[in-house]
Amino acid sequence: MTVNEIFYSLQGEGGRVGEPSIFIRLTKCNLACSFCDTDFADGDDMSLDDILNVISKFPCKWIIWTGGEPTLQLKNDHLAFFKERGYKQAIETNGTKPVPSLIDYITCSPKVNYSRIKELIPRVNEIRIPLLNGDVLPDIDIFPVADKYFVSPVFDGDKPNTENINYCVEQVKADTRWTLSLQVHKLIHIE
Ligand SMILES: Nc1nc2[nH]cc(C(=O)O)c2c(=O)[nH]1
Ligand code: SF4
Ligand SMILES: [Mg+2]
Repeated sequence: MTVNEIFYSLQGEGGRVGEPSIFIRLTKCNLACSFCDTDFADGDDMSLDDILNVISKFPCKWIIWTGGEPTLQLKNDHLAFFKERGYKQAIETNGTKPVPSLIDYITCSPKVNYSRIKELIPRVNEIRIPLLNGDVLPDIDIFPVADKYFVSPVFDGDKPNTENINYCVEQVKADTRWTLSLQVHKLIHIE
C-alpha cells in the first residue's frame, strides 16, 4: 500500500472523539475539495508487515484508515491481516466507493453525490458532513442509515472559523436529528 503517514493520537471528531487511535493515512483521493485539510499526495510503499512493525509499537488496538480516500486502496485482504492480529478497524471515507466488509466502524464524510452513497454503503456508524457558512444542509433522509448524524463546521486550516461554527449551531438547532462535531484535535493542538 502507499502510505502518506502513520501516527498515534486521539480521534478528534465525531462519535468517538477522545478515543486513542492509530491513524493510517493512505495516499490518493478521487476528489479535490476546496477545504481539504490534508496533504495526502506523497507516500511510501509499505507492505503489511512494514505497517505492522510501525503500529505494534503503540499500546492501542484501534486503527483508523483515513486519507486521502482510503477505499481506493484498502481491501478485505489488508483488513484480515490486521484483524487476525487483534486489531479493530475504522474508516473515514467520502462515500464515493464501497467499503470492504471487514471494517468495524464506518464514518462517512460526504462531499458529493449525496444520493448515490446509500447504494454504495447502505449502513454506516456515522455521517459527518463538513459545512461552510451558507451551505444548504441536505435532507438527512438522503444519507444511509446511521447511528448518528454530525455537522462539522469547516475550519480555516487548523483554526476554528466562528462564522462557520455559528452557522452550523443554527442548522443543528433547527433540525435536531443532527449533532455538532468540532475538530477537537485542532482546538487542543494534537495531531
Ligand atoms: N486527531 C485526529 N483525528 C482525526 N479524525 C479524522 C482525521 C483525518 O484526518 O481523517 C483526524 C486527524 O487528522 N487527527
Ligand atoms: S475527500 Fe477528503 S481527502 Fe479527498 S479532497 Fe476531499 S477533503 Fe480532501
Ligand atoms: Mg486530519
